[in-house]
Amino acid sequence: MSEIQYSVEVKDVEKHFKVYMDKGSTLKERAIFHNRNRHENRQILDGISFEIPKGQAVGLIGRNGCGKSTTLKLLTKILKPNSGTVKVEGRVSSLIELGAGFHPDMSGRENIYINATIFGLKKEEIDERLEEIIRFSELEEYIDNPVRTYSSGMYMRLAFAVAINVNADVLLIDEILAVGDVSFQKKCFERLKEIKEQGTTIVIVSHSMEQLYSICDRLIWLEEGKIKEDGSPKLIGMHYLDSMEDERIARLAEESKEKLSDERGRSILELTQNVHPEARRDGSHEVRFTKVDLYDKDGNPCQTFSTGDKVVLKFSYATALKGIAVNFNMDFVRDNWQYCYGSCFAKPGDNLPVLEKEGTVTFTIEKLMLLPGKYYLDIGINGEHGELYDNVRNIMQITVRDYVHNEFGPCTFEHDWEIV
Ligand SMILES: Nc1ncnc2c1ncn2[C@@H]1O[C@H](COP(=O)(O)OP(=O)(O)OP(=O)(O)O)[C@@H](O)[C@H]1O
Repeated sequence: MSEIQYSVEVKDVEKHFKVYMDKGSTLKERAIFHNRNRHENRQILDGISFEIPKGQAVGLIGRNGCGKSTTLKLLTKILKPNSGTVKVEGRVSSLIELGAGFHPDMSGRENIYINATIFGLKKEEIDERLEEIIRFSELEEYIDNPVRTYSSGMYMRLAFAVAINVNADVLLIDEILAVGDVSFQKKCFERLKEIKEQGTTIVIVSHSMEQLYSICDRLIWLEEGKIKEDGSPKLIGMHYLDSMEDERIARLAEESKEKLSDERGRSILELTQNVHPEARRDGSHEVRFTKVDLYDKDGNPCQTFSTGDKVVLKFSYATALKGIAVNFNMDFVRDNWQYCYGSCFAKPGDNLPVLEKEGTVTFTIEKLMLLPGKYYLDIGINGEHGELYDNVRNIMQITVRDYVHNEFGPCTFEHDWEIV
């Protein structure tokens, strides 16, 4: 069996930065704090290790400030680790800081030579590739103007055109595809795929999951200085997006605590943990909800699902009117207020359930047919003559995960396309 060849080997890497405290901005503060030299040592990477086999495309993901760019800079050797080792095999080309290595007073053409030399090309090699680099950048008209006259998009075109034309063994890219117009972005992306086909190892930082899914063989998720997960793009991407979504929902729940501070509001907050700030409650409350929750197929509380998932809605009720007959209902409304689905326990003509003093109702959706998007959940309890006992609109939001799909609108149907 042949041994795996690694292009990148990162072992037990730690990186911290000294962050200095502000001396103040007013004259008084500066006078008072002139001796202030306090700093904290901020640990950004806390002993990370990973290896990248030759030819693999790896995406680094994680929240802002988690150390993705720092990791790339360690791979380019712009930064050194405080401890641990970083090994990168072969010629490295990078697009990390826009226009880094460009000299503002020199022309685009001269900068191509300077930049490509930094990436290790000889003059003759650059001569050979010059036309291709200029053509790719689409800057023919401007190539002899000083780059200080370039827009940021033009800078990026030039930088990208050089970086991908130096026959690198390892290409490091930081969020660079976010710059430039859409058609150029598309072109860069197609070129990246070609480079990958040719066997170049790629490490890319991007917040665009779509880009990462289409180019990467693997994602590494950085969190709090550690590798939280490392594996197949779809799986790691889903876990990462779910965790971001959980945080968003928790932030909304915090907002709800402030926004729903009147008595009705507080009565909603008691029902469930992640109440949405838009929640509203009406009704006489002769029969009332006491608890509401959503669960996934394994019985775990959950608000993020995929189309086709099992969803379980459970709520508890209480009433002083033992023996009363009621109907329960639930609705999903999309976040653009499009009504999507509603269901009630009994249809007209059915006998309504007669309640105990308290109890629990479970509504099970075997296959959620909503397409990706955000949906509000409404729940209600009505009497047999239409009395409104309890009604909570927008009590919580559910997210149906986004994935690459070919269906649009709020819901899916079982379907087939056939061409004869
Ligand atoms: N030279 C430096 N000196 C001090 N702190 C730094 C330095 N470079 C980065 N940092 C800090 O290190 C942390 C990680 O930065 P880094 O740019 O690696 O994050 P990132 O994951 O790429 O974030 P983003 O998604 O916002 O681009 C940030 O808190 C940043 O402020």
